[in-house]
Amino acid sequence: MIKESVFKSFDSTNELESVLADKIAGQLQDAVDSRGKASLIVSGGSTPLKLFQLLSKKAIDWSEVYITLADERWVESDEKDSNERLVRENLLQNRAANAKFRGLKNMFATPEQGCAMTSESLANFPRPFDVVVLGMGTDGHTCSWFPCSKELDNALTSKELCAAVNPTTAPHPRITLTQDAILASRQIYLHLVGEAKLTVYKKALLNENVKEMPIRAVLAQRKAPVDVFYSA
Ligand SMILES: O=C1O[C@H](COP(=O)(O)O)[C@@H](O)[C@H](O)[C@H]1O
Repeated sequence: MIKESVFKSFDSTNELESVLADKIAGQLQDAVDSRGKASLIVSGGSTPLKLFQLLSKKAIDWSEVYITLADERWVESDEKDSNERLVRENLLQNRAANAKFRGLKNMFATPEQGCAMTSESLANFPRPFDVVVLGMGTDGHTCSWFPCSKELDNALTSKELCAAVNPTTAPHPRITLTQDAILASRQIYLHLVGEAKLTVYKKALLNENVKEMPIRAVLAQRKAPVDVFYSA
């Protein structure tokens, strides 16, 4: 039986993004106030664009906030498919311009070769992570835990921070934070927009096979609190 996540449904994406941006900003500032620094892990793809823009304007102590990605496509950071590019253009702007950002992509040719260096570059991030914002694909993947990939098992069982993934149903080799890394977090948000995502989310609650629905690795666990923010 899956533990119920907190599920919040909003009438509009605007309302969702506004509430979520406020929550994240509040939790990051609380972390800075109580521990001197904060960590924020964000996802890429199309869903979080507006959320990033709102968040970038929040008046918090961004210079003490460490930001990285839950996953990255192994492409140059100025290419259109780069999650880093999305973060640089939309989140690391305005007041958030002086946050401490580390991307996951490095100069190695493949994520397999680059993984160790990426893990090292995240070594000074405050752990447990303070806030993690995840997305979900319509195949049930979150981070780059793709059900189609032969590396899924490693991403879900490895005790390392990062893992390489080569999806067969999505473009680009990937680097992803592992399940172990993601679940060592004070707060996880799952940001879902659109009825297709709601259908997949409901399917994931019923399908006990995490290999078919990797999002279950986040939903069916008791280590980290998960709040689902949904709008059609
Ligand atoms: O490829 C990815 O997909 C998921 C979902 O993306 P969306 O475009 O449907 O929002 C995303 O969470 C992940 O970070 C990204 O690399």
